[in-house]
Amino acid sequence: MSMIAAFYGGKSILITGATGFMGKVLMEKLFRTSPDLKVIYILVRTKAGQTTQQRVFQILNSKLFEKVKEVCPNVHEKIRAIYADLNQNDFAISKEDMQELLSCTNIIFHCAATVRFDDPLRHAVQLNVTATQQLLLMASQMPKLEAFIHISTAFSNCNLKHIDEVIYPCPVEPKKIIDSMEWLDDAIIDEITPKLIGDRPNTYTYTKALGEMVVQQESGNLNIAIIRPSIVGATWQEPFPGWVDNLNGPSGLIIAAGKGFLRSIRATPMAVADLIPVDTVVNLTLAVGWYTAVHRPKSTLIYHCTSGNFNPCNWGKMGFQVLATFEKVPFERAFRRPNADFTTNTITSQYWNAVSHRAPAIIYDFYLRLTGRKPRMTKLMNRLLRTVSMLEYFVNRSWEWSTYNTEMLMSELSPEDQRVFNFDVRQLNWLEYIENYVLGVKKYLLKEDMAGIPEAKQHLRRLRNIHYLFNTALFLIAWRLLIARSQMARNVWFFIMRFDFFPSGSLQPRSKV
Ligand SMILES: CCCCCCCCCCCCCCCCCCCC(=O)SCCNC(=O)CCNC(=O)[C@H](O)C(C)(C)COP(=O)(O)OP(=O)(O)OC[C@H]1O[C@@H](n2cnc3c(N)ncnc32)[C@H](O)[C@@H]1OP(=O)(O)O
Ligand SMILES: NC(=O)C1=CN([C@@H]2O[C@H](COP(=O)(O)OP(=O)(O)OC[C@H]3O[C@@H](n4cnc5c(N)ncnc54)[C@H](OP(=O)(O)O)[C@@H]3O)[C@@H](O)[C@H]2O)C=CC1
Repeated sequence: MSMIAAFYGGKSILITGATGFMGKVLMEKLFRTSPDLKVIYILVRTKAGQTTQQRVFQILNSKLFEKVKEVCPNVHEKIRAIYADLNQNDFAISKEDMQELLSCTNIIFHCAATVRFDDPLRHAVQLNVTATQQLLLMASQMPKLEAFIHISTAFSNCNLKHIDEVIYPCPVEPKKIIDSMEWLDDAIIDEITPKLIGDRPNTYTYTKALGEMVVQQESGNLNIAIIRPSIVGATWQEPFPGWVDNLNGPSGLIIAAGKGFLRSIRATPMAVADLIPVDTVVNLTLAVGWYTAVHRPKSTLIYHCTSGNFNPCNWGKMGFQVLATFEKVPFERAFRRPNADFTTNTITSQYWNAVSHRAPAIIYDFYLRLTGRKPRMTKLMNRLLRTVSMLEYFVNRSWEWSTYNTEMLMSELSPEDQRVFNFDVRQLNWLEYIENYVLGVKKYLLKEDMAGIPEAKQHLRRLRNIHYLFNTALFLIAWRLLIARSQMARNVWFFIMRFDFFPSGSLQPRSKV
């Protein structure tokens, strides 16, 4: 019997960010391995015209939860969606709901965050710092609370090269930042943002670092642990391989590459691609929840959930395998044939952006205009290249994360728990994982049918022929122009022609074409 699964039996668990990528996988695993848990409270806001109940209904009826329904048929009764907006005071939770949460909660998993790189500082602080502070205040009023697990990111200190499992202070205290957000106007905040974030690349990593400081400062008597995952990717094994439901991290780029929009990127092939499957993160999170509640470590432990030092993969290998998978299972209706050129040179990268990205978009828009349709490719390409430029920071550097606490925890688990809550990425086969990831993107994100593969392959063959035709025509035009202007080119041309088409000595080059 798994000790961790047994631990969650009968417990009331509060999850923030349960509608997000990681939150859904966390809920799924909890219900599947501990179907006798008492209740999972989730803080959910309304979104896109859907009520909280409708959102929960949609999640529970998704493919991700198919196995759960077999082991826990009354899952609908065990999930309690509480309306909450983490941007509001007291999260806009009703008095009755708040009372229930305060008196019943045993474990908190705080996953909610804004993960956008370009969020204005005010918004990122509100969600990643202030909301964490408020949740800790709530937690301090929960008499039955056994553990508070905060999800951060391995990149919260990405300004450092070697990162230990400790909290590094930011120059300006989080409390001062929170206070200043209340009285500074947006224009001033925008102006001081680059100075505040310093050598971090975006407001996301900066506010996640501030969030960790808040956790440390406000921990009081709480049993707290922090998890720092690196780049979270599709599921490795559970509940099935390749599940993914958003564009963050590599997923969006895999689509852009598979559809032939993105064919080259400024990336360092040998840099470590520190990807970590979402089910691995969830397994570690649940193990940490158990360990923190049962063993009550004296200080706040930080766990790095990374792959680089256990089983490194690099971007070059990843790009190669992604491309190889497109050969077997191409995406439908590609704009161009997929390609994955990695260059570390900024000028080369700009050249390819012009030639391989912007020019085809302009030509396609011209074609759309000619055929009476609205041009859209240039706009789409500009957005894509903006996205890529924001991700470039992470694909041109390698980091070293120490993993003492994660390894210590692994050794504390029984063989059964090591199996059920496996977070040992040394067992991960990257080639297989990446192939399943690409397949998952095709099935669960693009919702493409496997039956369409022959047609997709046929489409790629057509694109290849168009590509050859286009290049030949371009070459001939360029050559014709050159011959008209240069005697040397003419001599070379006739020299070749003489060898290729005429018996030796039968034709003399003409002096004019
Ligand atoms: C030659 C290519 C070979 C490719 C094969 C190999 C793959 C290599 C992959 C390399 C990936 C590197 C990833 C590094 C990530 C580091 C993560 C750090 C870890 C964390 O803790 S952060 C959590 C992850 N967070 C993110 O990833 C958020 C990133 N996204 C954003 O911040 C915003 O979406 C962004 C990029 C600022 C864009 O914002 P905006 O322009 O306002 O618009 P939208 O968000 O509405 O999206 C616009 C448009 O772009 C599409 N989109 C969104 N995100 C991505 C993405 N990650 N990749 C590609 N495309 C994306 C979105 O669908 C929209 O498309 P439309 O068609 O609707 O216009
Ligand atoms: N994805 C990754 O690559 C990595 C993620 N992480 C961390 O993991 C955690 C989970 O990330 P992930 O699941 O990928 O992120 P998602 O963006 O998928 O999910 C974010 C969650 O936060 C919720 N949320 C955001 N704003 C509010 C709000 N105002 N009120 C209530 N809920 C809100 C979202 O709700 P809604 O559905 O309503 O928008 C959603 O449930 C985050 O802390 C992130 O920093 C760390 C490393 C890498």
